[in-house]
Amino acid sequence: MSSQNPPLDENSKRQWSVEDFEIGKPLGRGKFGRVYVARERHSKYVVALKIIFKEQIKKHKIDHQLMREMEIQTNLRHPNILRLYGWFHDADRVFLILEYAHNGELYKELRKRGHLSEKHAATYILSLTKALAYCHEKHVIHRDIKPENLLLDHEGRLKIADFGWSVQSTNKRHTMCGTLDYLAPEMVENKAHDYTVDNWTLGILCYEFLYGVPPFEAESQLDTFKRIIKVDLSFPSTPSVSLDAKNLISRLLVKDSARRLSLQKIMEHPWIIKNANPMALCGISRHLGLPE
Ligand SMILES: CCc1cccc(CC)c1NC(=O)n1cc2c(c1)/C(=N\C(=O)c1ccc(N3CCN(C)CC3)cc1)N=N2
Repeated sequence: MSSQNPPLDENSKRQWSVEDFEIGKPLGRGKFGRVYVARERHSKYVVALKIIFKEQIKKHKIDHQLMREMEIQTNLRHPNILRLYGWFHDADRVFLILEYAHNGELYKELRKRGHLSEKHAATYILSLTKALAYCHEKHVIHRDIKPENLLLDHEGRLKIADFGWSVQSTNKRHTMCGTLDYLAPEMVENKAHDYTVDNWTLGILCYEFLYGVPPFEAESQLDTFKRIIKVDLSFPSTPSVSLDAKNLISRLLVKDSARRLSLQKIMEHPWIIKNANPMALCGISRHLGLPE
């Protein structure tokens, strides 16, 4: 698969159609449509084809939201953000040509392993932090980051895959539709929020990577809501987690959004410096024989 300048690059400005692709197995399905592995016939380039039914778009009135998200996604270019190469439509469907992440969903790896090592967790948090810093530079916030929206490419590199609109595939955790676990206090209290909500979410994800569950998980949404606004944070004694990791989490899960650690400070935090694999960003870790 030629990686340099993929033929799908929109510079070719060509009009794609479904005949250009051999469609393979479904990767997941949701309310609005499905995602399939697909291969562009001429270049043999493997992609993920997200197919959304127009009548579903009309029914759920998501056309503006979908267009805005596609506009954003097309212009984001970062090693840790899943590419949207282009899109096309036919009489009754809209097709999104997405980068294919060969190793699937990060949350399945998290469920399988129970929790991640500090090196894996720190590497993913660093990748997410750099992707978010890039998004904030482009004035894109609140990427609705949760494990269900994170994918892994063939080199185990993290890719943020969400469009901010939900194709809630049924094989995801049912608590996902509407879960509060990842939302900052100002979000759940419906107050004005700014890009520091993403800093809060990084704290949630860091905790979940290391302990296997989000910090404010509770039986009911109401209990989760109460724990979030109280910042009712506690660290279980097992698995054993370093003080540095707990320090970073405690400096992100702060109610006053102005006091949360900045993205730049996260990148310079001792736990990140000590544990993150810096090569994971450009995905040459495997070739250099660095620990995965
Ligand atoms: C499923 C549709 C959906 C609904 C809601 C949100 C999202 C974004 C994550 C998505 N996915 C989406 O847009 N996706 C865009 C994508 C995409 C999903 C994807 N890959 C996979 O889904 C995938 C899953 C399992 C996989 N395995 C290979 C190794 N095996 C051992 C295990 C399985 C390999 C690839 N690549 N681009």
